[in-house]
Amino acid sequence: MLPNTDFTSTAAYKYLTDHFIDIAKTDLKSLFSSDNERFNKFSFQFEDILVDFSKNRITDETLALLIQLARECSLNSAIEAMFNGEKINATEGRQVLHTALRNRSNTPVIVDGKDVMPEVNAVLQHMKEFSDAVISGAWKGFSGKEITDVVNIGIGGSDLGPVMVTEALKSYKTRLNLHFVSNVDGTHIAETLKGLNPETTLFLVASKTFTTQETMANAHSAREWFLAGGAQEADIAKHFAALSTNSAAVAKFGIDTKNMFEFWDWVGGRYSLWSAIGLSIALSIGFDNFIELLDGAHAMDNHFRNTEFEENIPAILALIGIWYNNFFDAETEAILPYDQYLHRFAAYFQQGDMESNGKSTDRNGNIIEYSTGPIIWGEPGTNGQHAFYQLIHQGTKLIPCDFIAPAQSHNPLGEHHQMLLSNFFAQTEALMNGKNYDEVVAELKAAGKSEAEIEKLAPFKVFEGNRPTNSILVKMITPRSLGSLIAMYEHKIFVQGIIWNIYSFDQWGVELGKQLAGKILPELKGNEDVSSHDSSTNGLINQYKAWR
Ligand SMILES: O=P(O)(O)OC[C@H]1O[C@H](O)[C@H](O)[C@@H](O)[C@@H]1O
Repeated sequence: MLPNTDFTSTAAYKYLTDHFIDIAKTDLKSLFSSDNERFNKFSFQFEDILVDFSKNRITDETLALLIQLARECSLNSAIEAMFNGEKINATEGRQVLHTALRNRSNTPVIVDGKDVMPEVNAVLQHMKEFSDAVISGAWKGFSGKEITDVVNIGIGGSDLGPVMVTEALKSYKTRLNLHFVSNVDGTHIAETLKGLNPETTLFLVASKTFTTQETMANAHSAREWFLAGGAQEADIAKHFAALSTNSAAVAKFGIDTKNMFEFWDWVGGRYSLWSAIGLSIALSIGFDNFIELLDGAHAMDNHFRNTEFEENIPAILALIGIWYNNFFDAETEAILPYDQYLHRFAAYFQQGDMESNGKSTDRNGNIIEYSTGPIIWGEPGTNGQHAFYQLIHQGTKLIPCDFIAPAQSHNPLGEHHQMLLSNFFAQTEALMNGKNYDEVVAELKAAGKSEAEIEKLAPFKVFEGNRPTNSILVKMITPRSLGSLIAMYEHKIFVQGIIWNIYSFDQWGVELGKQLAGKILPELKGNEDVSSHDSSTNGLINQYKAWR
């Protein structure tokens, strides 16, 4: 059972409310000038990852109170409940055990009285054999040719993780070309298939439920394309594999169950890249590298489970997030990777975080009166700098940002990496220090501006500063460090869900739209006007019918 505490009624929350009044008046610059040890105190190194959270609007006291908050909310017992396979996804009656998928120490993980590790290892073995055979070319298509292209068909958690990881680890690429089709918009699959040859293409139909409309529609279209390209029904076995928990639906679709890679309902969709859903990753970077990814996540799992909160990286990041979300009323968080390979990292955690903690009902079924999950967004630096950083620097909203960068580039091209990193370092410094009026005036004077010009221009050039950031410097983005990084964010999300007293592992909020789309689809078939909806929806549907 998960603890069940209203965090706003804890003693720590009360202290934090008072403490906030002081901190709101304090600026980061002075926190640094009054404490030479601040960086050493407020940064941790985990393997090849340095997490610097010193540029946050916190003091020793803030951290101590936040940790007290975590203790009052029984975070410890919640962590154990997850790792031990209790049914903490209560609204779906399921365990939450993505950690078992990467439990490289192989200690038993008991689900309903049975150790799941033998099954987990068996699927990994199956993934190894399959990916080795496809990569080596031993696996042949129906005309005897090697596979050259792999198309993963899936959406949400069955797409975003594999896309993000295969992009992030592109420099580890095998000879296979990976493609991802998610959108039900026919354009996605049509454009993807344009350059492909059915003889050398392998499809992975990735769906936990194997009922998702988008994925099934794309899988059927892929099958039609394949059969239209000269293949026979019997050839499907060589070109289609399924990654799913639903073996009955896989068999019904016509995929050979030998080509089915199983996972289980205790794996949440947005936490499934570690499971059979990761087959596209194994094909893309090789099975050994996939295991490295799991190893990295497992190392972070151990850190999270066994480290006191004072030094527990995911817990501290989560608590700082709560500090901004619930005391500063920050509504969003930006994830800003200074690494082109991580260009889908923010998109991945949009699902990870927003689908997990975008909830307004607490674990007692009551409507919540405090703020829960933040809006997650972001783009790679330096592109973001030339687009939306204006608002982060000078807008009216407080946007805590995570800056992520590798110290070593996989593509050390001239001075590119130093230029990139100079921006990474400069931005957090600029956000913290800002530029005050006097500094602006001095600068304008030095540039030869007249008094009148200075007076006119100066207010617009002031940067308030005091804008908080985390800096995550990774020695190099490798399968292992990436695994740790992803697990770090996963656990951050978990901690926040515990403190907000919500269920982080269901996603009922995506159902209503699906239901309504299911009702509307048949209404789109005929030519007659519809009148069963509100006037706006009727009007839109009828105009669509007139125009199509
Ligand atoms: O893997 P599937 O069963 O096809 O589900 C794909 C996705 O669709 C659902 O609507 C959920 O919102 C996601 O959590 C899930 O990852």
